[in-house]
Amino acid sequence: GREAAATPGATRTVPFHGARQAGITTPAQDSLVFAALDVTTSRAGELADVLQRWSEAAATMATGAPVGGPGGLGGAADEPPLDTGEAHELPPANLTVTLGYGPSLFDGRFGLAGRRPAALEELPALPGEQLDPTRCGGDLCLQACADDPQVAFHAVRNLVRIGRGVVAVRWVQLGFGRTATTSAGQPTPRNLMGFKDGTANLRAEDTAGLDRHVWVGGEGAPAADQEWMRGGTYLVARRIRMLVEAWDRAPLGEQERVIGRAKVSGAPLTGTSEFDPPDLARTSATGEPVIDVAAHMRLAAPETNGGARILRRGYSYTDGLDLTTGQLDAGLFFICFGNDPASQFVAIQRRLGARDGLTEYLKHTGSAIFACPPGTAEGESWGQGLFT
Ligand SMILES: C=CC1=C(C)c2cc3[nH]c(cc4nc(cc5[nH]c(cc1n2)c(C)c5CCC(=O)O)C(CCC(=O)O)=C4C)c(C)c3C=C
Ligand SMILES: [Fe+2]
Repeated sequence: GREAAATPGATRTVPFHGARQAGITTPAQDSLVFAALDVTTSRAGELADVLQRWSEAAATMATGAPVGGPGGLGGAADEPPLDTGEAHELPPANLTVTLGYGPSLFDGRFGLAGRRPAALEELPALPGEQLDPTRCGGDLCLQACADDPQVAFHAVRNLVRIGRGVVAVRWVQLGFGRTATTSAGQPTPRNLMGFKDGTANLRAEDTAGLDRHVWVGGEGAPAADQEWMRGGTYLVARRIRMLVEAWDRAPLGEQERVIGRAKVSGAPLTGTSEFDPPDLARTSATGEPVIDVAAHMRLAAPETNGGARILRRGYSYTDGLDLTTGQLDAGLFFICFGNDPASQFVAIQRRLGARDGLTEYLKHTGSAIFACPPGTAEGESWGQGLFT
């Protein structure tokens, strides 16, 4: 929440410029507006130009200033103002905007076919998914996070406006409430199943772990096959609906067995407090594993996945009522970052989809993958590496 040590007040700012893009290892904020976009022009130069203008606008908005600077709110009476205005007098709220490129951007329309990193492939079909094509894919993504939902919305709205005629929104997902912790100072939030989420996540302070598992070309990671992606990472997004009515009828013991942790404390079932290391090998007096063979945390753990780890940075969502069933459409908009999606997200999700006890309470309804380039220096464009 807002009282988190790493984000003590909504007046805080997160620098836009730097070696890494903000919004990945920077402390997870409270609200998300995630937009997937398609490029509607066939001219690469127009796209590069939008990326330049987006970079300037995102850097400006991250300081809490309106698009176009202080004058952006007003101007000539016969012209629309440069900034749409709804974030005026709101604090910057730790706004971050993170850009990603989808695999379809490299299909040849913009002369980029030779620049696609091998890891940026459409995700394969996975168990437990019932994907809605209107919530999948995209040539580009903009992930806006802030501690005020109006600040996050304002950022996406203004960037979409700048891109008019060159890009068009394909789908949007709003998220309320972070479901991950990305730095040591942050308290662990709860997801809509009522469990602490993010306990065993990678954290900003674990720079060796991030190099190995998150940053492309990091120390201990596979080498970058495309120079422009060095220092970047891959984002996988999954809209995961929770069948909350079924979950809410499951007894507490069943819920804890399915996750592998205690609901109130977040402790592993082999421990007593949240950060106790789980003992996956421990058996009870009757010889049964204490952490169930189908427990989510066992099947997602690095020990079960050849050491694979991911940085989770998802949000709870609700899109109101599903009119076809009369049930709540709510769940987790899962976002994770990693430098090798095939051996990380895809491998873990294959295992989860096939055996995880949580799967019967979930339905994956949206999916996308994006390559997030490294950060930009002052005066540089997001598109600098890819387009030059
Ligand atoms: C493919 C990756 C994962 C998906 C999809 C996923 C969905 C999902 N997870 C929860 C709730 C929890 N997950 C927890 C831990 C956890 N989950 C993943 C991966 C995916 N989860 C990993 C890698 C881990 C860490 C495993 C470990 O190293 O121990 C937990 C436990 C607390 C924690 O460590 O965060 C919860 C709770 C839901 C509800 C969900 C889909 C809606
Ligand atoms: Fe999980």
